[in-house]
Amino acid sequence: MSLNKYSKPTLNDPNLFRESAYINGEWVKGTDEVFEVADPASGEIIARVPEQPVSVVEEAIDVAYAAFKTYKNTSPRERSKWLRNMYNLMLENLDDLATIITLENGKALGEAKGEIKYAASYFEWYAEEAPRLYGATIQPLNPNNRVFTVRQPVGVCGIICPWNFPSAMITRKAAAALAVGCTVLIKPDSQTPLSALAMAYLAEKAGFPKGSFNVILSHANTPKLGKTLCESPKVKKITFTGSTNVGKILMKQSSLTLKKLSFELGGNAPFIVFEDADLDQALEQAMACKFRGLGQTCVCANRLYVHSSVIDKFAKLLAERVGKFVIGHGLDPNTTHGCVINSDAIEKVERHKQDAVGKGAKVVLEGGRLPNLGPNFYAPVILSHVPSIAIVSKEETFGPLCPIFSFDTMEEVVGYANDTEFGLAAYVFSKNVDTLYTVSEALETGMVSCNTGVFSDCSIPFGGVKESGFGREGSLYGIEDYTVLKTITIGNLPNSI
Ligand SMILES: NC(=O)c1ccc[n+]([C@@H]2O[C@H](COP(=O)([O-])OP(=O)(O)OC[C@H]3O[C@@H](n4cnc5c(N)ncnc54)[C@H](O)[C@@H]3O)[C@@H](O)[C@H]2O)c1
Ligand SMILES: O=CCCC(=O)O
Repeated sequence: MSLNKYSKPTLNDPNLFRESAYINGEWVKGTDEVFEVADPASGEIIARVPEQPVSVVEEAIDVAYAAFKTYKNTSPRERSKWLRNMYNLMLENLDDLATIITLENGKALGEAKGEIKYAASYFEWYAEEAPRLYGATIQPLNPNNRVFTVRQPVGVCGIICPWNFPSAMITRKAAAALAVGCTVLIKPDSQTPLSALAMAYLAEKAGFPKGSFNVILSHANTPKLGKTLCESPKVKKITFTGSTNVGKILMKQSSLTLKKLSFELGGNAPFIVFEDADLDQALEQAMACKFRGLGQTCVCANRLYVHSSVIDKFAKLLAERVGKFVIGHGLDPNTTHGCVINSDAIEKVERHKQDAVGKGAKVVLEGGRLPNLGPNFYAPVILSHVPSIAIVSKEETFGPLCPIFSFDTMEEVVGYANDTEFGLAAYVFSKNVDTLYTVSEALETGMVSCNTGVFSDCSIPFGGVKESGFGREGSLYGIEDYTVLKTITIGNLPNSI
């Protein structure tokens, strides 16, 4: 039990605020065991939700497995209609859904509204893709055979998501899975389960059949629950967004049943500014990219590489602009940037900062803790001339630390950028198309963004290479990850006439 005040959020539709799991179209309270959800900005407890034991998760798997038998046979048009309803409902409830995100995650309300629009866009996109799942006809060597392929839903999908985008990380998986005829079991992060539950309420209104959309909850039981999902032969796919370490655990556990997997894992994005870049544009985009979610975004720039001829000017101007951020409670209309998720996030920022400064980095913007606002508030830090041996060149900070490194040549900077086990996103700024093209091709990442720091969009294939994971979400490719390709041969046909 927490001694903190327990205050529920005030919403236009109070039904969106749920403190139960959602299984087979029912709100499930479960046993007396609960865990608390706190507003990271104030520390106030905003919800108490059930800590579900393995037995309940096994029941939920059975439910999703049974539901799959009928859901897979619903028509693509029906599924498209439910997905479209979901898109409309999310936008109709934009303010409430964004308030829930801000309260459980701490991001500013403006950012939270942006996340809801982004999250909803996956339902719209896959409402349009659902009726457009194509196979191929193939001419085999045997002239009396005919061959064609069909894409079929893989089956029950376990969806495990992080706290940094409590809505969008769920929708870009669930929308594609539901579009193709899979049923889903969603396990949100225990710090941010309320957005998932609000979506379950809307999924019911949107018309999704019972058992097709389920949300299960756990905090302390998470490793056991994850193992149950990974090892169950009834779950055919695990789709996970989170840290590389947890991804490796899930992959090992899933090997017992040889599950289909797609993993969106950690990043270490380089943001490269060449000497011929439009500096003003690069500065604006660096701010948007580095400080999205206060640095807690997998595709945030983790390391800025700025050409030695412009690094000092760039660092000074960036510090002036970032110094104008208004940090506060996410629901305060003046706030531009909220708080971080917890004290571990701050400790990592400080560890990376001290390491870099100890190795010779120059402090351009001091930043630091903001105890008057609360223990999870932190003003951004900017460092320049960071040496390549600093930990931050290799490890993802996932917080408001902006380290700027210097470089001289294209070959040198591509070498630095690729010298990491991660490979999610990279950014390149230059006015020269040869530079953009050559560097984009040489970067070992799943996504490269040129002259813009914000590229996420439901229409693009989102995903990484190396230890940032595999599989693609969003776009026309995202749906394939939830299907299996079946080859059908019709043999012994009469000779052609
Ligand atoms: N590539 C992407 O698209 C993307 C997007 C968002 C976040 N991320 C990455 O996620 C990380 C930050 O998120 P995090 O710290 O919450 O990650 P995390 O791996 O700790 O947690 C992610 C999810 O996994 C669950 N989990 C933790 N241990 C588990 C276990 N043993 N079995 C089953 N589930 C388990 C958590 O409860 C949560 O729901 C960063 O590395 C970030 O880059 C990647
Ligand atoms: O944090 C990771 C996902 C962010 C995005 O989709 O742009």
